[in-house]
Amino acid sequence: MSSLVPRLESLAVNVANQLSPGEEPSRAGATTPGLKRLSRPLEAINIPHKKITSICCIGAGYVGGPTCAVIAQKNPHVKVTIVDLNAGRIAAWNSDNLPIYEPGLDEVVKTARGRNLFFSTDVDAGILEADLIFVSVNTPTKIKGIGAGFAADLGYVESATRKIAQVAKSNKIVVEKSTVPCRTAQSMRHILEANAPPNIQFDILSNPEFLAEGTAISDLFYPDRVLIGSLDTESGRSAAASLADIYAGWVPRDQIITMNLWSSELSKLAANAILAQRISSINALSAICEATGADIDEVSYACGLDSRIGPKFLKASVGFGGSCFQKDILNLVYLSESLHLPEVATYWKQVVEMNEYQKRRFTNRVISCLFNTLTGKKIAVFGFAFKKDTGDTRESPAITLVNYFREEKAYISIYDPKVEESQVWMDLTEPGVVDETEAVKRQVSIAANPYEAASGADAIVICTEWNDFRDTVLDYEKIYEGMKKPAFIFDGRLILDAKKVEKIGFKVETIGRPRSTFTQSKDFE
Ligand SMILES: NC(=O)c1ccc[n+]([C@@H]2O[C@H](COP(=O)([O-])OP(=O)(O)OC[C@H]3O[C@@H](n4cnc5c(N)ncnc54)[C@H](O)[C@@H]3O)[C@@H](O)[C@H]2O)c1
Ligand SMILES: O=c1ccn([C@@H]2O[C@H](COP(=O)(O)OP(=O)(O)O[C@H]3O[C@H](CO)[C@@H](O)[C@H](O)[C@H]3O)[C@@H](O)[C@H]2O)c(=O)[nH]1
Repeated sequence: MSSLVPRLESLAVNVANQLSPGEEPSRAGATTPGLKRLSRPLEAINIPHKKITSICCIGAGYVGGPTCAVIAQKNPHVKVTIVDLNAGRIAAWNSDNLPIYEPGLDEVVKTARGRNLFFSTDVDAGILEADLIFVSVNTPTKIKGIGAGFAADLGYVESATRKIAQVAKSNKIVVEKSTVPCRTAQSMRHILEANAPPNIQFDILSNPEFLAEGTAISDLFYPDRVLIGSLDTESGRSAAASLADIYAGWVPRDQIITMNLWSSELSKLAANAILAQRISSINALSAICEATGADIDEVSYACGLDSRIGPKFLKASVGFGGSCFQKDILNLVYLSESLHLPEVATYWKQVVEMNEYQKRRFTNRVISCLFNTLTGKKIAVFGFAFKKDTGDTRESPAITLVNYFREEKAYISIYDPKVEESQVWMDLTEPGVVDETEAVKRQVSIAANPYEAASGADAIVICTEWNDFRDTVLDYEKIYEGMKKPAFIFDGRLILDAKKVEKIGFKVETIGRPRSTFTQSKDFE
């Protein structure tokens, strides 16, 4: 594995080449005050750089779409073209029914689309015209070959890079927006330099994206930081300054941080690993709470009041999901193993293993509370998205839970306010397995609303924390009337006032809290 990922020692060579304070910049152009380097955090640097007038974003997904729509909205004099090979997705971006659901996204797109924001399948034209190109394509976990199950599949990044090399006729700033392993920029450079005409200069930047789904627009409007990694060469710094100008359209300069490329690439994986680690830590503690009588919400609250810990990302759950956390940690595990750091790899791997354990543990609790069998029982699954305020189901814990329930021969009725029915069938079937959808449909149905999902059910399992499922919004008395008795609710997201719902008659089981007195009785042992 060691040959696949360059050794850390070689990073030092690239880090060593720092700009000296009085160094004369060589390219004429605008100047950018306030660019920060970590090594000299308070130093303002004036760097001549090109003013960007045309941007192309390759990849119109959850990141490329919202990010470049906001860039266009905030920089009305810059033409932004978002391109994708997926014609259906581009058509949706050009319609009133955008391909992704994000609060606030419609308004941003409506302001800029047709003015300076364009969505197109013409990748070549987008590349030709742009001064700066974001590569915002998917980087899923490899499913085959060396590193399968851990390493990132960089095939999409490579093909986008090759396309840039093939089409470009003028100098380009190429920006890694996708989350990539450390030193991917170097591979991109090799591909560009080997395939493009020698008179074209490419500057490669790392500009990882930190938006979270469901809050993408507010995360983009008010980012904690914008990170720009560049080579510490004159042209690298100049390219970073050009990109910084774009963000300075709305982000305060002191929140635009520049650093070396490899630190920037690694910071993205590191941030996700640390966030996921907090969730796995609190979920591990939730198991102790259930066994002791402690309450995980109270433990989180007490810990979060410590200003060194802080309150965010300490909400116990049925497990974290989403397209990023697991993928990026596995990527970090692979990187660590490749660098001959097995202890480091094991440490991060445990974060993912704890997440799997949490989903299995919650399922076991459902089975045990439902008298040790789910055979023929109806389970209403509230929420299929991996978190609230998104229709995205990638790595959603609900998928794992539904599959476990199916193995136990339960009937499952799913309701989610934003997930498309076709997406549910895709998530519950293996690609290419003939007739599998029919088999799934014999056990799983999609409900039009939560009342329909719970009608005749033995239990409700809350998998996503949609506000729609709160006891202040839903009529749980009406739901209770329609269910089999005893009627159970398994709150995997700590969103219900358990006492209030218990008064209706429900048997409530909450993650991170001990079992209810009902299921603690001897009959359940
Ligand atoms: N989803 C998030 O919240 C999030 C946040 C931060 C970072 N990221 C990272 O951003 C990257 C993109 O994630 P996403 O969720 O937007 O993925 P996505 O799958 O939603 O979108 C990627 C898009 O790229 C297109 N594409 C792939 N190869 C292409 C090519 N050669 N030419 C043109 N289009 C091409 C695909 O058709 C797809 O529409 C990933 O590396 C991810 O880890 C994601
Ligand atoms: O206290 C918490 C916080 C989150 N979650 C779960 O963790 C998962 C991920 O949530 P979140 O991080 O809010 O959403 P993502 O869209 O996956 O965003 C993460 O992944 C993105 C992709 O890399 C990064 O850009 C973001 O900074 C990072 O937060 C979801 O299933 C959440 O329900 C919990 O269980 N408990």
